[in-house]
Amino acid sequence: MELTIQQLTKQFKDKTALRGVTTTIRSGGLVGLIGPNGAGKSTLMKILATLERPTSGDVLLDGHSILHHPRQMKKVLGYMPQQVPIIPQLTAKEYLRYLAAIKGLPATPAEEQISALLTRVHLAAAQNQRLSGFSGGMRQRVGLAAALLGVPQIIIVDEPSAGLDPIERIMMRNLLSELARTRIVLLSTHIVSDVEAVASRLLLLKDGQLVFQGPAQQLIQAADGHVWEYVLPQGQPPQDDQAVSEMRQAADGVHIRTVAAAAPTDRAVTVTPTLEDATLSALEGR
Ligand SMILES: Nc1ncnc2c1ncn2[C@@H]1O[C@H](COP(=O)(O)OP(=O)(O)OP(=O)(O)O)[C@@H](O)[C@H]1O
Repeated sequence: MELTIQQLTKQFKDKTALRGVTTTIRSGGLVGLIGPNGAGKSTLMKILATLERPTSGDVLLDGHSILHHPRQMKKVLGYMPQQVPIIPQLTAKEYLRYLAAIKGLPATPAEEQISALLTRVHLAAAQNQRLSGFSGGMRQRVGLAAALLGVPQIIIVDEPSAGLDPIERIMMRNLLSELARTRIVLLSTHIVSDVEAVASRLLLLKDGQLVFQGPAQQLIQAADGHVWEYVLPQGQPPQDDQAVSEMRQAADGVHIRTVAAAAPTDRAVTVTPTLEDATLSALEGR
């Protein structure tokens, strides 16, 4: 399966949310959509999920426009929005049954799937509790189970780890990366460590534009030689124009890690970039 995104642009009144986004996403390997708040991640995902129409451009699913044939996309899609819409008076199990019925899944396999999914997202023990009593992280997990109902071939999840504790983050990561072996899985996040270990490819959005697409390693290599560390003596403020990725207080002063094309001071030494440094470097254009 292949999603071809062609020159997508989205204009909201006075705000341009996407500017000529062009890429291809294939099954086999999780794709991480990263970028700061407001970069356009949710807008891109909503267009792919056929919930929003682009101002211009197109998206082809195996060669056919999803703008002209949205039902073809809906048939194979599992989408988890940033705000999971819940029905508070239903239990987790009733909610998934209701969604399975809307999706047109036959009752018997649906029941089996619902049980298996509730177990996978660690909600088996809470399956008969009303959603009104669910915590934020539990709502996220029920939203993830809902997106996976019907074993969709294309899975689009918008910030699925928001509000999840470390154990549940790992569960979510492992589950999606396992599914991505044979499906299209697109996961958005503004926390790069969420996708670092599992994404085979990253798409980096900045102000609606794709500024990088490729494996994390390639982004890291591009930042090589641009990440510096130095110690700022106590009481001395850092320069304003620096892209600081880390500040750590120590006995000898403040340890500053910064992204810059040239040494910010003659005391600075280059260090090996992390994915976070590399993302900052690409976003800051350094
Ligand atoms: N319905 C809308 N009307 C007007 N502006 C919108 C609308 N939806 C999104 N925007 C604007 O488009 C830009 C991109 O928003 P979007 O939600 O796609 O970003 P994002 O990368 O998902 O951000 P976040 O990480 O904060 O969720 C933002 O400036 C946002 O304010």
